[in-house]
Amino acid sequence: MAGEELIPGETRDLSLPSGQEENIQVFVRLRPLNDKEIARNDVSDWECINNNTIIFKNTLPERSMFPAAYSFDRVFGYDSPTKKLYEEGVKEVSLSVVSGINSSIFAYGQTSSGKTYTMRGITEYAVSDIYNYVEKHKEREFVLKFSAMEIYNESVRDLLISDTNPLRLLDDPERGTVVERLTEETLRDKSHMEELLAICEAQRQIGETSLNETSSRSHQILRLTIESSAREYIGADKSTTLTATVNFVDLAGSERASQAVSAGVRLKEGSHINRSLLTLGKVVRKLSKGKNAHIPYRDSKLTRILQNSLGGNARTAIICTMSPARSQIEQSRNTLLFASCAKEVATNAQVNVVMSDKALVKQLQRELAKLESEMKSLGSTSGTYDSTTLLKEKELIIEQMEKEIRELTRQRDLAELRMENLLQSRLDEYSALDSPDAPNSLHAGLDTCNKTPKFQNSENPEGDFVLDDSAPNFVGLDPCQGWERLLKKLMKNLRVLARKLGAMKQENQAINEKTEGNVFSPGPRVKNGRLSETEATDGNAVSSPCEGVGDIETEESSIKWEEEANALIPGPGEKEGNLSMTEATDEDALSSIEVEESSIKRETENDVSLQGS
Ligand SMILES: Nc1ncnc2c1ncn2[C@@H]1O[C@H](COP(=O)(O)OP(=O)(O)OP(=O)(O)O)[C@@H](O)[C@H]1O
Repeated sequence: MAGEELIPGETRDLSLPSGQEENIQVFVRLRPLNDKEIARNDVSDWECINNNTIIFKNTLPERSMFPAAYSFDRVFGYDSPTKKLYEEGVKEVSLSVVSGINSSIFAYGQTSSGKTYTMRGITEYAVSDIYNYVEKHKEREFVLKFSAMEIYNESVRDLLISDTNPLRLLDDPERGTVVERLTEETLRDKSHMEELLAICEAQRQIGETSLNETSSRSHQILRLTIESSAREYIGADKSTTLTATVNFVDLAGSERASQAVSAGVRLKEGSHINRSLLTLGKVVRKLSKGKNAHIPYRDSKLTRILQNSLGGNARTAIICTMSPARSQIEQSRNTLLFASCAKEVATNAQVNVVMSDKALVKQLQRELAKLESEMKSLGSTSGTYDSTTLLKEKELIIEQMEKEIRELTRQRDLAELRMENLLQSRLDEYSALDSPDAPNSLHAGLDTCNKTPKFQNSENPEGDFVLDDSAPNFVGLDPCQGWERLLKKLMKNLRVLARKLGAMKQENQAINEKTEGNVFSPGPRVKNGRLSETEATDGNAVSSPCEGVGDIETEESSIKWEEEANALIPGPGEKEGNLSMTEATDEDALSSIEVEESSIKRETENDVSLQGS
């Protein structure tokens, strides 16, 4: 068989693109000028210049607004036989059906452009190749079923029986749109299929128009379903069946009523044909822009029945047939416009595997187990990740707070020192009042107290004075009062900070304990319950913080900080020197937090060492 190499082997079949997007393949076929066209001296305006491009040869100025060249998967000139179009074009898509992949071959084009002529040949070659494949694959059991319908004046008709009653369309949740009571013949052999094809041809609505003596007045859909199972496993637990359908769709031709000189029945047919082709064009146009928009499949029976072939679970090829005649230029351009949109449409073909009940149960059990284990591992991974990240963030804050406490402690010590010095100098001045040059000494002492600061931050007047040897500008206050207030504030900040630190360390311990349950091996990067500076900035250092020693030390260091902070601060109502200290209220705590934040910010901005002051 010529197509043998193109039909994938049994093993490869199952690994064919499952759920993979693929654009509709579009082919253009140009027929030769027909007798009528030649008789009226029509000229051929189109030419296939290579395998992919068709050009409009006429260079009349009024035609320049249209593109002169169009490219597709393949183009076939007037001298290309149908066999070539089949072999080099649609064969691969049509034979996907033997591998369990749905496929559809459409012929689209204006009336008399060669659709029926083309589809007849394509169907014949494909059926022949399918039977050859079946013959060569004795290890599988094949069941072929055939059905055929036409959509005539928007009614669906069974082409395998003489009953002309219209068939209803039903929506099946699994199979999509289903034609109710459509005959499905199980094929005995190839000749049986050929007989049925002949019946369809005889049943199809044909009418004579001025453009085509035997114009197809309906859309015809020939449907071949192929099921296959490996003989070895038939009846066994492992038994699975591949099942897919190939549609051969010969659309009715678009026509202009004036050109087709239509009247009466033909006019009515023409309007139905044009309307459903219009919907097909709309569906294809919308699909070509993406599947997010509403796709009006339900606006015609044709698009409803072929929904899967248009953007669904199928591989699709469209053959656009064209007359080369200048008189048909408008229709030919419309065909090429449709073809250009169609090539942008993607479908999503899958291998359709039907399992035996036993195999299905086993498969479902396997999938369930897999999902359960995935969920478990996902749960533990995300839990570990979240708590580790949280822990890392909190550790950084703790480090920052510890730094801030050290900073505040130094500021407090310095402020105390400066105040002691100030008080001492005042005592000295008072004791010097007895001396003969008392007034001068007093002035000198007061000058020292009120010395203008060398550095003053207007937004934060007390902010940086401790960093130099100047006196701060305590606006409206006696310097001693100013120092007293400042010391109070520093101590309050220290106390709030120490409390927050303790709370944060407790939270971290709780996270550690929670994480411990999820992590099997403690990460080596965590020391003493805290990430080291380099580790903390290492984005990859997400490891387990669960080390017993670290937990204890965290707790201990937290208690230590709290004790230290409390030692710095006199209790409620206690007096320390002349500073009256009270417990910080919630409001105080809030303002302290603000102070803390601005302090941290300040520290980042000015990395100033107190050692030098
Ligand atoms: N590639 C071709 N080579 C030779 N003859 C062709 C070719 N294509 C079509 N023809 C002839 O042109 C005529 C019209 O073709 P056909 O009936 O297939 O057109 P159609 O597109 O199906 O028209 P309609 O939409 O009206 O049914 C037929 O006589 C057919 O034999």
